[in-house]
Amino acid sequence: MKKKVIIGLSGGVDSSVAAYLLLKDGYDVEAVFMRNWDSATNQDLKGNPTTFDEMCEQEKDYQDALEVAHKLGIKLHKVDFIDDYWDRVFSYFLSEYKKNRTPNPDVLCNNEIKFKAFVDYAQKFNPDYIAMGHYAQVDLTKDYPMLLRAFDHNKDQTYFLSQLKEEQLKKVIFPIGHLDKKEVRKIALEQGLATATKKDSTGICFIGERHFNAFLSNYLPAQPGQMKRLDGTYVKDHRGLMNYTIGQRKGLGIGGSKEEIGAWYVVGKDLKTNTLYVEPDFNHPHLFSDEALITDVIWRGPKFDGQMTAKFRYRQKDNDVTIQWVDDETIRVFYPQKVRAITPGQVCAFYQNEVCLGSGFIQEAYMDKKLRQYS
Ligand SMILES: Nc1ncnc2c1ncn2[C@@H]1O[C@H](COP(=O)(O)OP(=O)(O)OP(=O)(O)O)[C@@H](O)[C@H]1O
Repeated sequence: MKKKVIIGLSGGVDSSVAAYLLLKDGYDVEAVFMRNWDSATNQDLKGNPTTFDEMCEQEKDYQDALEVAHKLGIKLHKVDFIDDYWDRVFSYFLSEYKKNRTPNPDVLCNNEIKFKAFVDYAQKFNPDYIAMGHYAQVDLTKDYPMLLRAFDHNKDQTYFLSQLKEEQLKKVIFPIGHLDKKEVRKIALEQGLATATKKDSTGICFIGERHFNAFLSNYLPAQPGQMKRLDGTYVKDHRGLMNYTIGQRKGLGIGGSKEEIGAWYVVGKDLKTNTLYVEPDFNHPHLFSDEALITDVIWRGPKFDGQMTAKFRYRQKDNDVTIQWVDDETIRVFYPQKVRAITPGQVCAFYQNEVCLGSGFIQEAYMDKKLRQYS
């Protein structure tokens, strides 16, 4: 009897090729397309329609997914997780922004939607496995499911999957995790899949990158304040602290000449006085820390203190770190070489060589044992 797999088909090239590879490997495959954001009822807090309906291309994606499913001869089911997404991902996203932290909704989307709501829904088809087109690998042959980096390190998505618990990974297949993106596109072209040349999706689905601040202002009222240098010199007004992230250069509207000389960077936020601190120095000492507190840690396999590597944000190179467990869900992480712009609210993912051991959320960063001021 063929093993049954339910795959998340997004209308992108990666999951299209993943579905094809599963069929090639002899699985009985059915696909599910999910809608997480209702662009038709995009509303702000007062119930007024927002102006971002055009940003969500979900309907087009669904048509692409249908075309791929048709070509591969597999069934495609459609399901809405709009309420779950709102309750479990978007409200967290807003509440983090309210606290002036910089959340990562993609991590939560994996935990709460793709590997929870989706998996629960898929149970009605009695699957042996769940598959996704993520760039990651899972080793199910060990005592516990191990999450491994993708073969294509440049596309690796383990950072976003790092909060998955062992039981969430137990029956998961990532069919393209051992391929690089070029090969994936090549297979898609060879198989004549409609998504073969489709652009990769970027940014957060419900926003898109361009109108981020304007999008946010639909949900959270802006609270303008003053932009100052650390010595207290007034620079100009800011649009609201939540629109800025530590280390950010773009969008300040000061300096920022093309040659990078004279560019200004966010070096701190003071919530009490609603002040944004900026300095014209990419490597300003105020941006650096050598220790951080990580909470709500999810860990796979045995817990241990010691050396490993960590990423404090997606696409960052691995940093050498030493960790010390404080309690079952809290870690202190040390990096005497110092790291720039560690941002509260972001995920810190831990690695030992190719294995992603787990991750948690950055609460605070310290320098020389002192809490980083205005972080
Ligand atoms: N709307 C959706 N419906 C079903 N599955 C989805 C959907 N969005 C994402 N997924 C699943 O999650 C995987 C990773 O999603 P991500 O948003 O990172 O897309 P991606 O890497 O651009 O992949 P793709 O090219 O397949 O869109 C997808 O490959 C797919 O398996």
